[in-house]
Amino acid sequence: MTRGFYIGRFQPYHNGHHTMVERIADEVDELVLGIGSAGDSHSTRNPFTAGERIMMLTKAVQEFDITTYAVPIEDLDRNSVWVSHVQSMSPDFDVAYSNNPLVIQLFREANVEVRQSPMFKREILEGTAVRKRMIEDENWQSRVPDAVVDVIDEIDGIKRIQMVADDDSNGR
Ligand SMILES: Nc1ncnc2c1ncn2[C@@H]1O[C@H](COP(=O)(O)OP(=O)(O)OP(=O)(O)O)[C@@H](O)[C@H]1O
Ligand SMILES: NC(=O)c1ccc[n+]([C@@H]2O[C@H](COP(=O)(O)O)[C@@H](O)[C@H]2O)c1
Repeated sequence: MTRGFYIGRFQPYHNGHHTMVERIADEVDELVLGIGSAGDSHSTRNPFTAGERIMMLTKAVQEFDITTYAVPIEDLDRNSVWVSHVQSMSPDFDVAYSNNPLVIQLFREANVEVRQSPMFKREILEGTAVRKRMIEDENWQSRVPDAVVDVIDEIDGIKRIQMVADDDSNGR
């Protein structure tokens, strides 16, 4: 039995993440989805709460034949103990998946196996670009799984991101 761990901010969970989970599902029996920066919400860079992101992921990955666990992980001021913090919040895992250089370095220093993947259509499948489209009322729906469109509709997410983007103090 192999269990993987894949962390992201998932603001929102998009088709690049979804393709990555589909590929990971071929390699492991179970997957922990770490919701990074879990305490952040209501800003342009992090508009959605951990709970809202749990809904997006949980509904979207239902189409894959794999057991998943969504685990919120709050940020820490201390990178040196971040891997221990992750491990204290997550079911045990054998391998971490990430394309984020800092995350890769921290896991490797802690002797956790890390696997990287190619970026899928990165020119369109990037959280920042999807959020920009939401703010500017351009088509974003085709860049995320249908289940994510439904969740963003349910939580009135477009109104949220447009309101926080309007206020410069939330512009991080
Ligand atoms: N198109 C993609 N293909 C493969 N992996 C991706 C893709 N987009 C993001 N990832 C990876 O998924 C993980 C989580 O990414 P994250 O939630 O930060 O998304 P992002 O698209 O990079 O968002 P943002 O632009 O908001 O930083 C990271 O390891 C990131 O490199
Ligand atoms: N010190 C820390 O709290 C620390 C260190 C490395 C990564 N992280 C988090 O892990 C997540 C990594 O996800 P991304 O690859 O989407 O950036 C982010 O939420 C990031 O804030 C936190």
